[in-house]
Amino acid sequence: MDFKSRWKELQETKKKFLQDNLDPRSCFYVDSYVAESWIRSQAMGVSPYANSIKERLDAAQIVKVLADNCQLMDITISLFSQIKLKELAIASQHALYLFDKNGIVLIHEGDLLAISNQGNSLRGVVWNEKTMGTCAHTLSMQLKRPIHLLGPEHYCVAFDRSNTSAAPILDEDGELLATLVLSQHLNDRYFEEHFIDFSSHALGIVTAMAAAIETKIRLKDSYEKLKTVNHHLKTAHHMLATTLAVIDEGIITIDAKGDIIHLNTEGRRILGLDQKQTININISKYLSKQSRVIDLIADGENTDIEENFYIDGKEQTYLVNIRIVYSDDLHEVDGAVLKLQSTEKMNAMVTSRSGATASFSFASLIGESKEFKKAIAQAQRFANTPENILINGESGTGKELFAQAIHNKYRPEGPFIAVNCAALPRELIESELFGYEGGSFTGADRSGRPGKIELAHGGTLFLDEIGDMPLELQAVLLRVLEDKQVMRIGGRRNKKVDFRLVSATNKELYQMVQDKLFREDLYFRLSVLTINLPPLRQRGNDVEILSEYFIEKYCRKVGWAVPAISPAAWKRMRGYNWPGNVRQLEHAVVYAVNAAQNEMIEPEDLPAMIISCPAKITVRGKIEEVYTLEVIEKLVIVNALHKTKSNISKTADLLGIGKSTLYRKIKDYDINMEEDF
Ligand SMILES: Nc1ncnc2c1ncn2[C@@H]1O[C@H](COP(=O)(O)OP(=O)(O)OP(=O)(O)O)[C@@H](O)[C@H]1O
Repeated sequence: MDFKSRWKELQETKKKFLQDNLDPRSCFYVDSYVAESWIRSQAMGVSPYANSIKERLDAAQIVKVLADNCQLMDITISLFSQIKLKELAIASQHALYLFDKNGIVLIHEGDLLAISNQGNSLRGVVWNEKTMGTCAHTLSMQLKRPIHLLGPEHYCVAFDRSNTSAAPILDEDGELLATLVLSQHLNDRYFEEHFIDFSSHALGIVTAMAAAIETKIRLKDSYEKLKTVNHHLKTAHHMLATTLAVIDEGIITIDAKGDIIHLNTEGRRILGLDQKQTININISKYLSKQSRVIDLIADGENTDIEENFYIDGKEQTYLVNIRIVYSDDLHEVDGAVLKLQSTEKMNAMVTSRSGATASFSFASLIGESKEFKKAIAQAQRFANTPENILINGESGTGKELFAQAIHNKYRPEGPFIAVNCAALPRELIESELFGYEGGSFTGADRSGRPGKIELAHGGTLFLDEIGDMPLELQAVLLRVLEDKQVMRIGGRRNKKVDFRLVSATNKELYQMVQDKLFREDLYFRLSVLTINLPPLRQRGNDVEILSEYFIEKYCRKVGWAVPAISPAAWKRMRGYNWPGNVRQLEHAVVYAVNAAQNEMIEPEDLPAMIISCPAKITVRGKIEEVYTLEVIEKLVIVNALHKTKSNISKTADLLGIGKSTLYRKIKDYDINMEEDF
């Protein structure tokens, strides 16, 4: 059947459908999807004789729809202009439409004479099956495929002389975005004289255009996604670089051969590279020939080791955390990330965290007596030199305080490391002082441990009760002092150390030398500068000055009013010989403040030891007949031990001496705990 005959058949059928209720589905010429759309249009009450569309979005809705579809419209317009489609369409009496997914007119070029909108632009008009019945684009929207409608196939008779081709524009997931329409309205002259079927061309053009628009939208979407990914990547990279820059540990990334790939700011500083210098260096340049770093990386195991780095001729030790980077299939080592932490910095941090800091300065040492002032002046002079200092003095005279004051005058920035040689069992002094290498003895940390000598690097090492250092260790200490190097137990490498040694003793060290209990060479090394701290009983009025100072300090701490000391109590205190010196005095006044509980400290508020000395001492242990000072001291200790049922802490508190001093005295006086009590 020719084109014109088909047109006539269709027109006839639609007339019968509209006027005689003929079921169009039974008609051979009408496609079923067109017939069903006619029936729907009729059921929705669409007038088949309408020639304008009343439904239109308001201004705000139009703005929104245009904004939602701006990318689609931009692409469509630019494609139209590229192939001059607009001009072609108008020249061949076609109109071009772009509808959004709901049938809202977004773009129209050329007039479709069949309908008017009272001279207004059609943009924003709602043109769907509900408003205008069956149209090519309404079917194309429903079926998501290109559709061509020949004149009478449109529901409204106004389109009976229109040929319309529509193609959907779908997104990646096949969802409808828009419909593109090319429509030709044939006027009478054309219709009668030049009735040619352009439909297949128009449908081809509109389908190709829709496909081109789809491709462009997808490309643009992919580009936007790529841009976002790129932006995220850039942001992540920037954030990572900033994070690495603020880390105050060196982070160095190397490949499997050891070539440096990346360094953070601290890493550059450690290796002496300026911030802009390009890195084309192998890490081995900074390591010794014996270094195990590259081998360990090749082994592919994460490890932590201590390693010496040689930078500009200087040796620096770092704790290196090696973290292996594997290839994607995990079969090969691609490289490693090294984290470098300065051992000096770590040691300083550990000591400051462990509370081993020197808080006393010369200004905070209390005392006005001539003897005490002489000791202070001497210590201040000595402090200014790097020489070893030996402090002699009875227990509790302030030897450690002097050591702290010396440290704070000479090397306040460095660590202050104190070791009490009497408080540690013999076997432990060695590892405590010299440290040990990983795995050097059972129970040792895997990564080893620095000794107190190493930790004192850059500061002061205070060896209290040096007289109690075992002879064999005295030899090792002497070597460290001579060579200024230390080797850990089980280690193979010497480490340079620079510290000032302050040692202290309450023993007659020189006598010990003569008794072959202390090495003479070490003694001479330690005692280049010796300070003798006077015992409290030789410090005259300092008993009063210190008492007032300690009472005030204690009352301030607990928030009590400061009590006075009665003349009778003063008399007792001055008469007492203070074997535990300043420490004992401090404990005694704290006891008295608590016992007095009012404004005046009376003799009975003082610890029994002070008021009953020496006449009231109860003798319980084995004692000699002659009352020498030592005997009295032994008596006091035995008595106190008895009182506390041999509780060492309580006894030490009661006597106002340190636990280590108490142990020493028990040993010195040969007090047999089991026999005596
Ligand atoms: N001149 C002083 N000024 C202020 N307080 C002091 C003074 N001398 C000693 N003390 C106090 O006495 C206590 C003991 O001092 P320190 O530990 O320095 O004595 P020591 O001689 O090292 O004792 P030991 O030999 O028993 O270790 C300190 O805690 C401090 O409170």
